[in-house]
Amino acid sequence: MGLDIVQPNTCVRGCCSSDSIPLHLPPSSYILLSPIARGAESVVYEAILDGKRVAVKKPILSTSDELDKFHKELQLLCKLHHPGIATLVAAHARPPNYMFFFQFYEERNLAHKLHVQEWTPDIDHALTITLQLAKALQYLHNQGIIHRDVKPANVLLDQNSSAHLADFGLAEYKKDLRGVSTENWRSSGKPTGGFHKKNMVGTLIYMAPEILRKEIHTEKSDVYSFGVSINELLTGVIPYTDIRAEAQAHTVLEMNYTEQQLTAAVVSGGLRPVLPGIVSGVPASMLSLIQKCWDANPQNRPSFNDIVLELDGILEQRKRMEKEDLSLQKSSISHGHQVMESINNLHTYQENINWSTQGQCLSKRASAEVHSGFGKWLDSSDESLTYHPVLSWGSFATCGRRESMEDTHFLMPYLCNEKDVHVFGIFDGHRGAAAAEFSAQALPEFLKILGSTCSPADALLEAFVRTDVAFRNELDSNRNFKRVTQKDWHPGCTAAAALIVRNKLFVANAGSCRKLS
Ligand SMILES: Nc1ncnc2c1ncn2[C@@H]1O[C@H](COP(=O)(O)OP(=O)(O)OP(=O)(O)O)[C@@H](O)[C@H]1O
Ligand SMILES: [Mn+2]
Repeated sequence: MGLDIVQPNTCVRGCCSSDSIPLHLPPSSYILLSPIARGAESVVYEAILDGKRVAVKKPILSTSDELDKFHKELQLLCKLHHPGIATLVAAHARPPNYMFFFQFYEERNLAHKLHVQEWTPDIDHALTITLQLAKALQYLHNQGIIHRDVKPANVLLDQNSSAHLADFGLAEYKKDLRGVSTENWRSSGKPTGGFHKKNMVGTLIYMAPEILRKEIHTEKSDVYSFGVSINELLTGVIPYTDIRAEAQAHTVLEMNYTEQQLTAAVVSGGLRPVLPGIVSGVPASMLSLIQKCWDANPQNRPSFNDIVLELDGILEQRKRMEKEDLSLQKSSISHGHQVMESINNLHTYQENINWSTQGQCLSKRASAEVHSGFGKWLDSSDESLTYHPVLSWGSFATCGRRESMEDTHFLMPYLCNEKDVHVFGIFDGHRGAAAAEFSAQALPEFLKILGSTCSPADALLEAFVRTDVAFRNELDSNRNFKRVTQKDWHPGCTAAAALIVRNKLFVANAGSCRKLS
C-alpha cells in the first residue's frame, strides 16, 4: 500500500513498533463502512484505506486490561509475516482511536462458509486449506507463539478460498504462559466466537482435554484444536452435533450435551467428533492424522513440523493417484451419482414430495439392475450349527409427544421370498420424516442388490452408505429445484437394522438408534 510511515512509527506507549506497517494514520486516509462482525470484544468493519478495501477491527476498550491486551496483540501482529496469517496492513494506536487494519478477506470465515453458506469443498481443496493452516501454525510455533483460539471462525478465506489464520486476541508467547494461574486462564481463556458464544458452549468444542482440565496451553493444545477444526472442514458438521447449518442449531445444549457433560465426555470418556465417513473419499492417512492430532495425551500429538510433512506426503500421493486414475473412493461415489442422476431425470418435481415413493423409485430402478439372489450368503452359512432360531415379528409405532410421526420401520421377513433371509429396520426421523421414509424404502432394496456381491456384514454396511448418499443427492436436487436455501431444510434420521441369514444375526446402526426392540 502506498501509505506513508510517519516517524516515530510507534504506538502511543512506545511498546509497539514496525518498519513496514504504519501505526498511526491521518483520519482522512480511511473511511469506515458498515460493520461485518460484532464480537463481545470487538467490532469488525469493512473500510477503505488509501483507496483499498480493508477490514478494520476495533476492539471495545473500557478497562486498562483491555488496553494492555490491544498493545500485546499489536506487538504480536507487527512481527507476523506469513501468507497463511491474516495480513495487518496498518494500525492506529493512539487515543482516541485504537484500530487494526487488515487486508480484506472476501470469503469471510471458514465457519460461516461451511455452516451458513453450506460450502462443500472438494477433498483436494479441503486438504490444501489444511496444509495452509498447518504451515501458518508451524510458523507461529517456530516463533514461540501459541494461538490458543484455533477454530474455523478464526480462519479467514480470500477470493480463492485460501486460508489465513486470524484473531490473535488470545495468542501468547509460550515463555509467558508458564506462570499463568487458573485465574488468568479464566479471564483470558473465555470462550470467543459469535455463533458459539451465542450458543453457550463457546470454543469449548475445540479445547483440548488438558485445557478443559485447566492446565496451561502448549503448542500441542493448538494441535488438538487444529484436528477438531480440520475434521469440521472435512465433514461439514459442527462438532458433537449432526447438523450442517447454523440456522438449525438453536443451542448446542438443546442438541446433545450440556457444557458439563461435554467436558466430562471429552476429558474422561475420550469423546471426539465423528470422523468423515468412508464414502467421503477422505484418505485414510488423513483420518489417522486427525486422530493423532486429537490424542488425549498431548505428547502423542504430532508437532506442526510433522503435520506439514505428513500433509505434503498425502497431497503428493493424491496427485500421483489422480494421474494413475486409481481413486477407488471416487468411483464408488460417482456410482451413486450415476444411479441418482438417471432417476432424477425420471420424475418431475412434485410440490409435496412423497419420500417413500422417492425411496421406492430409487430402489426399484436400482434393483432392476442387479439382483441375483442370496445364494452366496446361504452357501457360506454354516449349516452344521445346531442353532435354529424361531422367528416371530410385529411392529407397534407411536408418535410420542411430537405433533407428527417422524419414525418409520420396515419388516421384510422373507427378503425376495427367500425363506432364510430376514431384514428389519427402524428409522428415527430428525427434522421431519423425509429421511426416515426414504431410507425405509431404499435400504432393503440396496441390500437385495448387494446380496450377490459381498458378505452379509459388508452388504449391510454398504447399504447404509448407499442409502445415505442416495438421500443426500435426492435432497440436493430437490433443494436446487425449489431454490430453497439449504440452511432452511435439514432432514435426517438415525437407523438400526437387523439382517438374519439362516442362523446368524447381523446388526448395524447409524446415529443414536442403537437398540432394536
Ligand atoms: N480481514 C478480514 N476480512 C474479512 N472479514 C474479517 C476480517 N477480519 C475479521 N473478519 C470478520 O470478523 C470476524 C471476527 O474477527 P476476529 O475473530 O478477528 O474478532 P473477535 O473480536 O476476536 O471476534 P470473536 O470474539 O467473535 O472471536 C471474523 O470471523 C470475520 O468474519
Ligand atoms: Mn474470533
